[in-house]
Amino acid sequence: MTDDSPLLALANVRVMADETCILDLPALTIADGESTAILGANGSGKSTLVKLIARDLYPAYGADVRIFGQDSWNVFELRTLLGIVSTTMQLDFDADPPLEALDCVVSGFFASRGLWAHQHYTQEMVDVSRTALEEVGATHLIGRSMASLSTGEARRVLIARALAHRPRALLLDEPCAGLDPAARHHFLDMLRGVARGGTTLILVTHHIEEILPEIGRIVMLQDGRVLHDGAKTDLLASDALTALFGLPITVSRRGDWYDAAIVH
Ligand SMILES: Nc1ncnc2c1ncn2[C@@H]1O[C@H](COP(=O)(O)OP(=O)(O)OP(=O)(O)O)[C@@H](O)[C@H]1O
Repeated sequence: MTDDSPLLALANVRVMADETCILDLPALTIADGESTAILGANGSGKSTLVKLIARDLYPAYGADVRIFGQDSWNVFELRTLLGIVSTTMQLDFDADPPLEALDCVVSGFFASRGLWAHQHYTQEMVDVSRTALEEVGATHLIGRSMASLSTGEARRVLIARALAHRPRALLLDEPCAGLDPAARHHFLDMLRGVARGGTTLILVTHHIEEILPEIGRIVMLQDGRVLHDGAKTDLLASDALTALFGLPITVSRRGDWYDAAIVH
């Protein structure tokens, strides 16, 4: 691995499901430090891309998938390079047996869902986990079970779990799903702090208004393919969004934030 390796480099990626190609990416590269939003309608292939990167599914033969220059890594190596947080993952932490919030973060050091008798955690792991919870404004949740937390609170804990390993980048799949407007506002503010702290963000979403000012690049997915890839200032515009979502969309800008509305 060299320091100038891209965060993500995909080549000849094809993901098949029931003999249909659901993701077809001949080439996609995201540089280190290049915070990017992956934007697409329902069914465009966003979650498939996240699963591919998380190694929850594999591409057809001949593909090359590299994270910071490495094409083969295990979960322990991966989490120091790229922290991944998705809604599907959050559901695992709500399930039985109950899991306390700080234990949830510490258990990330073992890549397990909770702490077990054979896992010997250190005071340093606990301290690092507390610091990560502090960074996302979630120390007050220590002592609570994950299942008792609201969607936004649980998501903060999972981001702390990913950040505890000081990953160079975070991949967030629909991080604001299920959050009310105030929770979303606070959550996006927290993410801005993470980005400003030097962590590159890859934000997977279908909401234009969640695209943080720190994100400069947009990759638009449609039917499993890249429709457009370019600068935010060029692509968060009526033409590109109308083509992406298949109905007339107008875009307005408030400072460094964007909003989209359907033209009735
Ligand atoms: N195991 C599977 N078998 C058949 N089709 C699948 C399978 N997994 C995904 N697909 C299809 O692949 C396409 C892309 O799905 P994906 O979940 O990646 O979309 P998405 O962009 O994340 O959508 P959403 O915004 O609704 O979460 C969809 O048409 C979906 O039905």
